[in-house]
Amino acid sequence: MRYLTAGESHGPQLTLIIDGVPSQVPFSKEQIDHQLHRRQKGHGRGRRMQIERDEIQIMSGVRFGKTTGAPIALVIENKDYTHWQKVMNPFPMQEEADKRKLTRPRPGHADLNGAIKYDHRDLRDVLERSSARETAARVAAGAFARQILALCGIEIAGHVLQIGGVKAKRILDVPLSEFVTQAEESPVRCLDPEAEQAMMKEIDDAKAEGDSIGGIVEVIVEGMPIGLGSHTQWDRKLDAKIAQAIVSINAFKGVEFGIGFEAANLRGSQVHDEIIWSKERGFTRATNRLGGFEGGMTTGEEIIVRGVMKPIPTLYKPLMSVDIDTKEEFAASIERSDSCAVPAASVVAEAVVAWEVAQALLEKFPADTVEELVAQVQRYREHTRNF
Ligand SMILES: Cc1cc2nc3c(=O)[nH]c(=O)nc-3n(C[C@H](O)[C@H](O)[C@H](O)COP(=O)(O)O)c2cc1C
Ligand SMILES: C=C(O[C@@H]1CC(C(=O)O)=C[C@@H](OP(=O)(O)O)[C@H]1O)C(=O)O
Repeated sequence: MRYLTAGESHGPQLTLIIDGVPSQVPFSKEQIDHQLHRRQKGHGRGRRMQIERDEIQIMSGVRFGKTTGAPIALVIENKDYTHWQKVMNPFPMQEEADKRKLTRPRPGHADLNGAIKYDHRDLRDVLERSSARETAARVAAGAFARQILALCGIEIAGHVLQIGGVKAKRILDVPLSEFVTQAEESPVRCLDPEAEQAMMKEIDDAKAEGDSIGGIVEVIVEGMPIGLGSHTQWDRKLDAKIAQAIVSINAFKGVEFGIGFEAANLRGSQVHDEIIWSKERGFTRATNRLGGFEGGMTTGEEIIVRGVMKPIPTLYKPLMSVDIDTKEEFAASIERSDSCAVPAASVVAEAVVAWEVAQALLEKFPADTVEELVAQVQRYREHTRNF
């Protein structure tokens, strides 16, 4: 499977094409819309999220509630487009374009590099596509991947571990399903009620000061078969693909699996996960410090991956920048902006991880129909239990 997205932040719509899907996958618009809705929530989002009501329109590849095997085309409308029609017009409206031209690049956004690279004198030609509005389409792709994964016994959940300096206590003994409900009820998608309050204050304080704030999200995948991904070639390692997927989320700057960077402080005996065997479960691990990967392949333990999001670049009290036309020093442009999007980004992180896992599953078990896929996964799980 592969997907491509198209669409500008203030253009008419986002378009998503998913290719190479098996046929007969039960397709739920409600479940996809539910994931889109989750991405819109979270303390610290700006006014744009009050304008948008993200939902998919299905343009191809689905009939009578099931995939046909043909490419799936989905569209998410940008409701805000009605306010931007003149600015986003594909055909020349020079006067309008000149009136709204942006020439003061924001430090931390794609404005300056994109303008130089693509030779644009209006920074809008860059920011429209570099905007994280595009992550709505990626959440739709991930939501579809989740529907395939669920049929194969694989579930995914994400939550927020840190906002600014406030860290949540890690709660490890909660089953995944409960974990999902708890995170869902939290305005910052955090499982630790004490930290939740402090996180909200951290966001409010940053906002009040015209500033922004980042944090850390965690995604957990349960029900993994052993051996997705491969040690045989660098670009087949599944942990590496997941790392790329996480860093591809706008504003994400780092990734770790399991105990992650803490491994540098510990000895081998404190890091590696001892191997155990039982008749019922076959080979498992006594611990899961490595976050579910060895040799670029899944160990069968939960995948545990974290990503760090830098603070949002657009600041209401902007940093200094240089006008690309006059070369004079100015405060950077102020675009309407979120002050913190870490909770929303945790939903995006779930989606991109879901996509990579579904992709790896279909690489190991190529299938034209979902029945073929599920049967292969079941047979393989039996093989690993009896190995
Ligand atoms: C869900 C989400 C919402 C975001 N909202 C904003 C925003 O309102 N304003 C902003 O300047 N950046 C926002 N960003 C971050 C920028 O899109 C990102 O910093 C920019 O595309 C540059 O890419 P880079 O930070 O990965 O280098 C958001 C990111 C995510 C994931
Ligand atoms: C539109 C979304 O996020 C946007 C991401 C974004 C950016 O620069 O990344 C800037 C803001 O855009 P606007 O100026 O239109 O409010 C966010 O609202 C979304 O997440 O759906």
